[in-house]
Amino acid sequence: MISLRHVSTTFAARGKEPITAVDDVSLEIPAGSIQGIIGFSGAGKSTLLRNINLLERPTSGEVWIGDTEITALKDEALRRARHQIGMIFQGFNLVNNLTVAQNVELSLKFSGVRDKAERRRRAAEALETVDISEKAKNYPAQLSGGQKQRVAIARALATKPQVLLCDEPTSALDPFTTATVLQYLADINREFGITVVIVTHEMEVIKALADNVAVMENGRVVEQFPAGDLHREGFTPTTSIGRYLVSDGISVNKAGAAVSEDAFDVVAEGVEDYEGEAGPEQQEPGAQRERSIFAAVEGGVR
Ligand SMILES: Nc1ncnc2c1ncn2[C@@H]1O[C@H](COP(=O)(O)OP(=O)(O)OP(=O)(O)O)[C@@H](O)[C@H]1O
Repeated sequence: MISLRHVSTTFAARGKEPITAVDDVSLEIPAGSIQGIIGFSGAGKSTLLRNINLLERPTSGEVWIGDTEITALKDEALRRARHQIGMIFQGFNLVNNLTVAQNVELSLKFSGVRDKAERRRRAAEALETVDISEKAKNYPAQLSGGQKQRVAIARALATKPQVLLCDEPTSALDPFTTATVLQYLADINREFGITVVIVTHEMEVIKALADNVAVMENGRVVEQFPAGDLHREGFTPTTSIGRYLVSDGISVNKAGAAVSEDAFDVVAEGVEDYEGEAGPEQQEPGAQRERSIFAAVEGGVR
């Protein structure tokens, strides 16, 4: 069980009001389940996900994994606990000058596996899980996006985590490759009992994979429902954002007649709220990426 208790995360912004990216979120994620987190850009999804492994330490509130309060741990205890949490990203975050096998071995090295032969064996096993062993000696630049994401999954799995955090894992992939990657995530969840938390803006991804859904808006979880409801005829989310996300999504009226008011209002609100705010990439691209790679290979935060 992952338990988020009154988690808030505020970012200081120079010369501007601080941004509350996550606002008093409480969420219970059953062990072994797949939790989807969905919402518009800027809703706070990534920040909430990064709160779970303290890649972004919450300003307040508690994060529990099983019986351990992660937010109360420090130093070595925190590093050990964080090795139980794997993470994959939209941009894969592989280390470009290492081979596929070395990328996976590196995360094992950071997690404390001292014996080189054991690192090799476990890396090979993890690559086998996602059927990418034949690329072990290749470099990331020689792989397709789907293959890179499979390597990233292998890297996350190699340390045998209890939890796998997925930040928009398929947003950079075409629909066919997306289906393949989602199938691997479903298999991993079933075979190893790993709890999967997946952030996305695509309801299709949630529909295909998740057990439960949390909808975020303005840093808050505004509604939750079992993902199975999405397959029920006549199911209607309670919030306008939820309804928009389960609707057919974007509709562009090329004839110039009225666009769906509801959809327009929700989008307009979103634009108004987030316009002008620099996203993390815009603020410190190098540092942000470096921290993500570090989190992926090391499972730790400096
Ligand atoms: N490191 C940071 N410093 C300052 N502000 C940040 C930082 N990270 C996120 N934010 C701000 O917090 C808010 C939530 O961002 P977050 O990335 O969590 O949203 P999101 O729902 O994941 O969006 P997206 O789908 O675009 O990734 C945004 O307003 C964003 O600009």
